[in-house]
Amino acid sequence: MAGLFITFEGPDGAGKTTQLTLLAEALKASGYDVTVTREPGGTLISDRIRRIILDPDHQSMRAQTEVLLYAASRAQHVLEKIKPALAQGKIVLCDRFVDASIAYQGYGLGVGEEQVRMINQFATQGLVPHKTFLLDIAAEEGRRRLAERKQAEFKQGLDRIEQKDLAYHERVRRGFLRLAEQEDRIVLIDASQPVEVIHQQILREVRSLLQQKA
Ligand SMILES: Nc1ncnc2c1ncn2[C@@H]1O[C@H](COP(=O)(O)OP(=O)(O)O)[C@@H](O)[C@H]1O
Ligand SMILES: Cc1cn([C@H]2C[C@H](O)[C@@H](COP(=O)(O)OP(=O)(O)O)O2)c(=O)[nH]c1=O
Repeated sequence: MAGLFITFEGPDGAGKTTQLTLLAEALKASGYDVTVTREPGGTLISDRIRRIILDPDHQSMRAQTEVLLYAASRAQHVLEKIKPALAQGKIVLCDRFVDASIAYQGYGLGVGEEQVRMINQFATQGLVPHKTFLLDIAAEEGRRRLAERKQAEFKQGLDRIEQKDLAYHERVRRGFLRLAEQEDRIVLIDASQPVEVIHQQILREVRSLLQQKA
């Protein structure tokens, strides 16, 4: 398939949105056609599923339901937005993808990596990112940054996933680190570094990827 599919992963508050935005700006300034999107979300239907997943009133949601809702949101996103953009030769930058389900549901909730992989294989029709930037940060620091951001944006409260305890978020982080050990496409980044240092590291990787493709 033409196009380039790049995803950003990591615990909440690691700096994914910050880095994705900077990369999108840099690529657009160089003349590339860039599509920016995120999960859960990215299409009308996917965003509606997102609201159901993250609603703090839904404390009784079972792990199985959660896995399937993330996958359902993703299936719509892949078919309606990501694959068509890639087919048009665009660079698609996506905030979270299947790795997030493996880390959060597979490891965090304890559903298990294999089950989550299987369900997502169906949902994505086997679509795998060309490159994934894993922004690694201690769960506590991520949470601190998130609280800061929410305060700056005058947003109240944490969503249902953010409300989970620190032990859960540490399991998620360990899940991400295991994935980085297993898969060459994942670039592990120390997200405690300054924003600009991380941006330059990501830009170098993406430029070399674009050169390989050219
Ligand atoms: N490298 C960094 N160092 C310090 N603060 C950062 C860094 N990257 C992002 N932040 C800040 O942390 C908060 C969360 O960043 P954000 O990009 O929204 O994270 P995410 O999308 O991973 O949840 C924001 O207030 C952002 O300005
Ligand atoms: C895509 C995805 C997200 N999540 C979680 C991570 C986040 O806590 C939450 C919503 O993501 P989001 O609000 O986009 O997180 P952030 O503000 O850190 O960018 O959904 C999963 O548990 N599984 C998944 O497959």
